[in-house]
Amino acid sequence: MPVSDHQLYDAWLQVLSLSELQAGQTVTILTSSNTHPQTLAMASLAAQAKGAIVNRLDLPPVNGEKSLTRDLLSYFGTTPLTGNKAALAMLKASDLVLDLMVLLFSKEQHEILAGGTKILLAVEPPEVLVRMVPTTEDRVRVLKASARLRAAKEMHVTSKAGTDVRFALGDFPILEEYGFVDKPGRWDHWPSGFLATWSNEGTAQGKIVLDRGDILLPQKSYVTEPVTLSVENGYVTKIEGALDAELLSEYMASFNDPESYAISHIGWGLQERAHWSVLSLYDREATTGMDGRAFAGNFLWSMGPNNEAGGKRECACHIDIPMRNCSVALDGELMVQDGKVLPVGGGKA
Ligand SMILES: O=c1ccc(O)c[nH]1
Repeated sequence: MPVSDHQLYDAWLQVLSLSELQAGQTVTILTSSNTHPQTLAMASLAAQAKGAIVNRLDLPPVNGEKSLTRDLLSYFGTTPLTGNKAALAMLKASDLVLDLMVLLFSKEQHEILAGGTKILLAVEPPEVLVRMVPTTEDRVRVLKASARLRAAKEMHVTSKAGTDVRFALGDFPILEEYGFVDKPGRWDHWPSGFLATWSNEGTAQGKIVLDRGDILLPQKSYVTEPVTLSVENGYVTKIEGALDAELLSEYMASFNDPESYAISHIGWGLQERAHWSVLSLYDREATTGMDGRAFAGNFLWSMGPNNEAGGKRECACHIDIPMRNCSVALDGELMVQDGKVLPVGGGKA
């Protein structure tokens, strides 16, 4: 249900303070036809209250005629910034970009970050933003887990449903999502509260079995019968199961791109204020499914682009799959056991 302007304004003030926005700095609010009016209005008011110079850059949507879904986090490659020198110049000249449009997985995003500009993505509904307004505790929790992941050479994920998959680690950076941008050149997503990395190219091996209730994004569905995905040399080579498997397979095949099946980011959820069940309570198009990506104890893995991590793969198809009841071990040390987050350093596999 809705939140008041005052609640959302306060949440924006908190996020901008955590993002260390200084008076006199330049903020550009990036919008498109999907931007929520209350989010835009309160972001602008809060940034002005912080004494920033506030601009708005509104860009027309793209890819609508190519994508089979309206989900904002499903179809990548070109963005409204592609070839748009004037818009890129404005964003690169800004200290902070509030992305209410979605630039994720785009080379333009990297170009903007490279110059020290911060980018904060915020496209979930206002009540979800307020429910998961970021805190310094979120950052502490994510950074503590991130230090452990950074040191790891292998991630081994298992589940009673039959998942048994290994990923070699070390070639890619850690994706630390705690919901605010406290350093120059940082990107983050509000709401979040999870971490990930990318497996070394070509190393993912094994089997991932989606059990009843595991989530497919952008499908925004809970699988009802097991889906078995074979993983060989860094790619999903087979998708077996009933209707869920067929729907996922046909959607991915529509991109006609073998790179869509590459394993992308892998990690786990740490956000106690995110809930697995939320997706069942919203219309499919009402959210991008961040509760699913962030709920504490999930194993979140994905297929598709890895340019986010400096990789070469910019494919358009992006699938995120948060799973319940998995055990995630780093070099034999359990981080998550049967879907429950262990204190870092808390359990031997
Ligand atoms: O915040 C996000 C959202 C989607 C994704 O794939 C990664 N991080």
